[in-house]
Amino acid sequence: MIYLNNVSKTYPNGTVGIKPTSLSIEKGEFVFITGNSGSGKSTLLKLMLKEIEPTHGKISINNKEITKLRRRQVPYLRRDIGVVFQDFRLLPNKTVYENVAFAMQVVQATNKEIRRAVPVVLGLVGLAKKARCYPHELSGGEQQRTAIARAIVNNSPILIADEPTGNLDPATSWEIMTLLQDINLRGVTVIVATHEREIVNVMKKREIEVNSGMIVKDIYEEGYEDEMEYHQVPL
Ligand SMILES: Nc1ncnc2c1ncn2[C@@H]1O[C@H](COP(=O)(O)OP(=O)(O)OP(=O)(O)O)[C@@H](O)[C@H]1O
Repeated sequence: MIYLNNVSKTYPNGTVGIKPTSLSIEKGEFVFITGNSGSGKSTLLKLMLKEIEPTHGKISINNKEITKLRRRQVPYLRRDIGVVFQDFRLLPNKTVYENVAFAMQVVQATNKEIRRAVPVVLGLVGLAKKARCYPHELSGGEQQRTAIARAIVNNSPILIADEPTGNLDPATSWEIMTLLQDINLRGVTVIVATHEREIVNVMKKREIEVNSGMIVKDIYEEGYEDEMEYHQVPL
């Protein structure tokens, strides 16, 4: 479902974000991306979202080679991938309902489709009673639930979360991770970049650890450790 083939990224100022890396993530997986600050986690996610272009290599998402997509085709990629950020990024002047509805308006859903889908997804994230609230009237966890609702309302097959619990207390972080796990159980491929070592250890999902722009560890649920040679393509 997500394939990186010998992908590297050097930023214009010469900083190496990712060294040549190959990686595959299959449909329905739940994957943690871990690593120290500056190791390259966000670079990896931004490459998958086509926010930045690789210096070398090919990336395909859902059978489309995104490195070949033109800028004006990027909105189609956005339909395949919902995104959640550490700082929620909700629209402050819109209610919970309107924030989620807006994501559907952007992809030209009809009013009927919006009226049907938004309450369902708000129920799924446990926010049915907060639909009329504005973001400033919500707790951090509720704001992140709203952001997750917005990310999944268009039925994207992939959900990418960059430090989704970075601004939340430990109990709320667990609630959010549990929600992401529920969404994964509904068939969505979920990729989460995180620093939360305890959560990663307890949830026992596939973990891809990045260090200095290289994948240094790739451990699957069953404890199977992939061959490092496969991922570290020599320069
Ligand atoms: N726009 C940019 N221009 C130049 N260098 C960058 C840019 N963005 C990131 N980098 C560098 O690329 C490397 C990887 O950064 P990246 O943001 O991917 O790390 P990270 O693992 O997500 O870190 P954090 O956990 O702190 O968010 C770092 O050395 C960083 O300084």
